Amino acid sequence: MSRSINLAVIPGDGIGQEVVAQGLKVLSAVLPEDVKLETKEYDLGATRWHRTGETLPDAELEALRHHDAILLGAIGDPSVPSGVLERGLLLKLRFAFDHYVNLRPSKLFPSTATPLAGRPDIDFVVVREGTEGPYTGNGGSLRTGTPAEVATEVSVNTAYGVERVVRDAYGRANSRPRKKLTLVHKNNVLVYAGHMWKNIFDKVGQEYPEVTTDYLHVDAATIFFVTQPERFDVIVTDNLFGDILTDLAAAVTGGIGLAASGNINPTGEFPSMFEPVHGSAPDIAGQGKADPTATILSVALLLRHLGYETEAARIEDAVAADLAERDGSTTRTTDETGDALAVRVAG
Ligand SMILES: NC(=O)c1ccc[n+]([C@@H]2O[C@H](COP(=O)([O-])OP(=O)(O)OC[C@H]3O[C@@H](n4cnc5c(N)ncnc54)[C@H](O)[C@@H]3O)[C@@H](O)[C@H]2O)c1
Ligand SMILES: CC(C)[C@H](C(=O)O)[C@@H](O)C(=O)O
Ligand SMILES: [Mg+2]
Repeated sequence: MSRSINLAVIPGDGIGQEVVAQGLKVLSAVLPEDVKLETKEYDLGATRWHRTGETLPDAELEALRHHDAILLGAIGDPSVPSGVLERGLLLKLRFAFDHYVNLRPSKLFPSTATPLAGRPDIDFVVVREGTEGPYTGNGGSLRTGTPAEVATEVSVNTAYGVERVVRDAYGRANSRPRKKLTLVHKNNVLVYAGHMWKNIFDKVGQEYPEVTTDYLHVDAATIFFVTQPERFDVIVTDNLFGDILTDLAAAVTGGIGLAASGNINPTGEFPSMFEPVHGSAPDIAGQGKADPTATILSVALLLRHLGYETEAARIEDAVAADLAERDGSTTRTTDETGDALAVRVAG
């Protein structure tokens, strides 16, 4: 039976363009010959906005919906007012395609540099809620720009939205050897949302007697990410806490250039979207300095999501082997890292 992948590609802004090219290079190299890869690139991001004023028109949203998956580089540019592309393009996609599981694995590969002493064994996954919290845009400003301005940004948490992501996290914890799930929130202060999260977490936990659970306030969690990251297996948390924690997780596992993510629509009704955790990095864009590994590992998540487990594992093994041989004293270009990984996965 012939197989095919119909992939939407949104390179986006800054280093997004550079790293996506390497992700596609490795994807083409890893796929067996009987898998037909079709890609369609979407011109979305800062350049498009400057040209037409559009972020994500309905026609493109509709077209994107019919792909098997989406590979995205990064969105955001200093020439565009902050939030225009982030909300109008990236978050619009996550919301429209109901990406309620924002999956962000963190693994410290052997020999990768970490700022942590003692080289702890880090291998956890953050299940970040992807469609609610303070990200919904439920806010406003009164008397804008005056000394009497009032601004709100309301965190929206629905029992439906919390339960489905918590359930997903329990399922993931249950399928991992350590079977441990940590809820991170701030229910000592956010007593409405925090208590709802905790109540739902405890309720769903009764269906998973083999999963060990614990709870941490988000501020304490940042301590343990640095002092005891090995204590974590699966973490479930809200949209904003998950955003912040996963940049920290990247920093302790070799840097933001290695951190991959998947915006998953578990029901399969909409395409899931895979992207590095990092942004468009305007400070290094166009210099060939960006590490494409995060995007390449995101391609591995994409392949696993579509059922190509062998190919996903080949990419992860290639990254592990490549990291073991990377010489910290010489810096490779974005293209050279992509080439090296493409050769490894093909070989
Ligand atoms: N998913 C996304 O598209 C996404 C994610 C985060 C930020 N952003 C946007 O990106 C823009 C820049 O944001 P920021 O500076 O806060 O975060 P950033 O992740 O772009 O950059 C933070 C730091 O990490 C470095 N860095 C990032 N990716 C790297 C890579 N692959 N290799 C080497 N170094 C890398 C950058 O050079 C910078 O010093 C903003 O417009 C922001 O909104 C988009
Ligand atoms: C750019 C921004 C909207 C985005 C987020 O906050 O989710 C980014 O920081 C990320 O981590 O993917
Ligand atoms: Mg972020």
